[in-house]
Amino acid sequence: MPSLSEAFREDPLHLHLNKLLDFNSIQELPDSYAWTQIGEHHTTINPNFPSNSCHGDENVPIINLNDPNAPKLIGNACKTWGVFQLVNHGIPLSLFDDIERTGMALFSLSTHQKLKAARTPEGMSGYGRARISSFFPKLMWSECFTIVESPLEHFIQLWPNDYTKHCDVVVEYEKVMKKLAQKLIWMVLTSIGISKEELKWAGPKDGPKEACSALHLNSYPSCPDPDRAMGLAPHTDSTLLTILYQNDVSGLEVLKEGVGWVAVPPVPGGLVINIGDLFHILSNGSFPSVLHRVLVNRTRQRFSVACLYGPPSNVQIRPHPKLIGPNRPALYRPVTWNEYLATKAKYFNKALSSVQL
Ligand SMILES: O=C(O)CCC(=O)C(=O)O
Ligand SMILES: [Fe+2]
Repeated sequence: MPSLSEAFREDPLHLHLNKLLDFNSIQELPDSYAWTQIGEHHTTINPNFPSNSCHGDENVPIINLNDPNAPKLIGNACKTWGVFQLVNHGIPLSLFDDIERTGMALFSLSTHQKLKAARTPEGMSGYGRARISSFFPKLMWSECFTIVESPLEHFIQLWPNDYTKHCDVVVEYEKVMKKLAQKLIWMVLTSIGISKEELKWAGPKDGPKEACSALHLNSYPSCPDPDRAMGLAPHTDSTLLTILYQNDVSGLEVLKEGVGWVAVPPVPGGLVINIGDLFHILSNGSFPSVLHRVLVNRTRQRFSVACLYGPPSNVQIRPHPKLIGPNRPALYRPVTWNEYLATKAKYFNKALSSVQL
């Protein structure tokens, strides 16, 4: 089976990691990180401008997994928002403390040390900027460490004497998140009448074993000029779904059609669940992948972990036959996760329309 980490082989990306900033030593926003000019005003919803958040009363739904109505509420949230926050999911909070401790330990290493685990241009794993960086003229105020399969090779470089405990945390975190992702996917599919027998690769037998996932550990250092900076530029995830843990610092926003950018404030113990492009394809557009971005602030470092969950990398994802009919033709051609990642690396936010029929 082709491995997920091979998706970028054809499309190497040079992110000039040697120019990575030591964010903590910067007193003034360098021009290469300034997304707007001083005093510039933004009255329209341009996703590339930081300062146009919406402060209306529309909120991303918060859903209690123990609520007997949870499957229905989740189905509705996915249809109307493409995102929701999940509480009472049963995952011990100590696991979030553990992964946050590992992430913070990683990002507080010196730049020199972190670069020992730098992502290669063809690779997916390791330390660097977000891969989407190359599609924007300005740099983002964040650092990202991506883990695909095992973190061992990189963690040995970062912590030669102390890597085991950090590896154990990551392995446990990934295992628990995959299980939750599986459960949520079934809840969403059941809400539109698709049963486990109808989607073999995601079924109880194959799913948990073969499904692929990756982790993004993200750090958004405090920023001397947050109104002109961007933590993470607007994008959709190339996943079935993404489970996001965020520390208690705000910054995440999602774009809601007809409303604008809506903040997703941290909820204690809560997880943010995003619909990704592959679920968008599988649902023939019924569950839209959600555009999201991260803003930064002047005083507090924000930390997040995104678990990017997808199907086995060589399974073709296509609009489900139950969601196709005479009045609703298939909107997308079949793609594997590997293929889609390569497409995204080329076309970025136009990737979904590039696989449209
Ligand atoms: O940090 C966040 O809240 C979002 C991270 C994210 O969108 C990603 O890693 O794809
Ligand atoms: Fe994302």
